[in-house]
Amino acid sequence: MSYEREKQVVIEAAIAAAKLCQDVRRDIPPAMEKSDKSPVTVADYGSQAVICKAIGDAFPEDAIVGEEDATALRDPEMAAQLEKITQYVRTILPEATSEQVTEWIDRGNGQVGSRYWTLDPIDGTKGFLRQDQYAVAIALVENGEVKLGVMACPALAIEEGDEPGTLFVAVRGEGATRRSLHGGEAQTIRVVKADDVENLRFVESVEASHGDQGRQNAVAQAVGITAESVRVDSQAKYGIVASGKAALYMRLPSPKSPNYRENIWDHAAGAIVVEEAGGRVTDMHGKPLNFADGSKMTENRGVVVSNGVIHETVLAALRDS
Ligand SMILES: Nc1ncnc2c1ncn2[C@@H]1O[C@H](COP(=O)(O)O)[C@@H](O)[C@H]1OP(=O)(O)O
Ligand SMILES: [Mg+2]
Ligand SMILES: [Mg+2]
Ligand SMILES: [Mg+2]
Repeated sequence: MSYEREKQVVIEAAIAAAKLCQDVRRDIPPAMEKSDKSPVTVADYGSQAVICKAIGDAFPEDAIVGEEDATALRDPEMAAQLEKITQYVRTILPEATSEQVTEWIDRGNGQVGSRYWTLDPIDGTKGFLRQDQYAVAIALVENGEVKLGVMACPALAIEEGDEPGTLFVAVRGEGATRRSLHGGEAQTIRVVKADDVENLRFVESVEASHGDQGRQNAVAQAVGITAESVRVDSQAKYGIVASGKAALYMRLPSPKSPNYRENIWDHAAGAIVVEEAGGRVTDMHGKPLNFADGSKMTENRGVVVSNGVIHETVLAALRDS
């Protein structure tokens, strides 16, 4: 099965959502705060509305597990924010009403099941606000296996001199591609080869509190990566590994938040892009990421993403660290 229709629907939705996010960013958005103190913007909501509308219209039977929901937006105090979101959504869907926008956002309140979509409308909201990297990440999961991943990185250029804006697409068993968000041909991508010393670098989060940079750097050194890490926000890190521009992405539990568990929407799309480019994705103990049981990957700790060749060496270095 090649998921042709699914692919077309979400590629179109991801490109539209990426445009909305870039429009918002040009206007320098203020951040709102969620109940867990993390930031959210009108772009996170607008992106989720556009994508959930597209998926819900095309595949009404499918559940969508999205990061955001519209509860806060129904508070009368948020009317001005909701109006702003609706205005941005109207640049893509001219007839949209505020009522529809909240309804579309809430299509993302589905549950993990035998076939579901998972969506991060802006992955790396902190990067988005800093004018750095972020990603619009969509994945289709069947029976616990990611089958399709589409990831738009509006600020990412893979080759020096490229215009920023990269779209990654992967279908299970069919490889991974990247292309410019501004159009043009898709090209197949592959992870770093074992002898490609120049690209033997590693990527990690910009946000120190999202990982354990001390340990990440120690492990990288232990496996022979001498260059300093490249720090990048969001699942764009998966796209960089899949494109052969880094050999390793490590995300180890932060000593400050030992109880943090990773969310499925923060990894599903990126993981299939790397796997289909020939790489490997596990948690820090070598366990596969669990997309079968719920929105939090409660049984996994940390994430290790590599070109495959160095994966076991990295896991061994982690055990020793
Ligand atoms: N304490 C935390 N530890 C790990 N990841 C986090 C934490 N808080 C938020 N995140 C999520 O980390 C991801 C971005 O991380 P990074 O850029 O560090 O790789 C985002 O998915 C962000 O969610 P969000 O989608 O809300 O931005
Ligand atoms: Mg968030
Ligand atoms: Mg995220
Ligand atoms: Mg997000």
